[in-house]
Amino acid sequence: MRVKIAAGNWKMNGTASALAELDALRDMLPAQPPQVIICPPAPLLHRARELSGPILIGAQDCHAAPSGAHTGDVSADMVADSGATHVILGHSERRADHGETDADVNAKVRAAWSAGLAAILCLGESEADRNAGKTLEVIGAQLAGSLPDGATAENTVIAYEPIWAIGTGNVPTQVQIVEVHDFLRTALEDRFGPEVGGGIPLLYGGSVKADNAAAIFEAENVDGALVGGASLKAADFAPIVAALAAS
Ligand SMILES: O=C[C@H](O)COP(=O)(O)O
Repeated sequence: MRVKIAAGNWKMNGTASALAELDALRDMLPAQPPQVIICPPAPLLHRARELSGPILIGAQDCHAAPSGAHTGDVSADMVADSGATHVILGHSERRADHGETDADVNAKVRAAWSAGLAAILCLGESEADRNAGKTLEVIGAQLAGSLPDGATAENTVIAYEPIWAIGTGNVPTQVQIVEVHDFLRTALEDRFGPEVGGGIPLLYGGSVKADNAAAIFEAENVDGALVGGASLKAADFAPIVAALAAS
């Protein structure tokens, strides 16, 4: 049985005072919680880990190199040293803001694995891709290019995040979510074999809220969610965690 994961991506939001939300979330977890991962901005990683208890901590990016002259960047070893266990890689906002290619993301995933981190690898089509009927082609190419050989259920989580659904309130239909997640499952099984490919968790991301989470979690190949805006407040995120626990 695959692990269920509720991951929160705080993006570039929150200073130290925001950690009160992490504290509050810990007290709001259901009795049998899924795996919960909060990914705060890098300066908060250490302090987040100190008070997160059973909640795992993830970073939002890492550099592909282990160290060196890369002003402003953070290595995978530094992320692991903070106590984090996961790192989001290939998010569409980084692909857009920083020009990250599939090859760049692939190198970052390998760096994350070398540091003992699990990668939360993000894939997603633009609205233009979808309107042109290219969704599966784009997702397939991103998966092939961004995910190195050596993926396992322990070191990799895949998050499908259609760019047009992020922060917009425009959630895909259940049919659209199922189509992409089933496609990803088949691609993973074809490449890594049924055991490994069948065990890698697949998350949906894009405007997940308390009122739509339960329906999204009904899909067989949706193993959880990567949540942006609704992860910032414990009162908004806790019902999503509860819906996943009940799914
Ligand atoms: O990483 C999270 C996603 O970009 C989703 O963000 P959102 O829940 O604010 O739409």
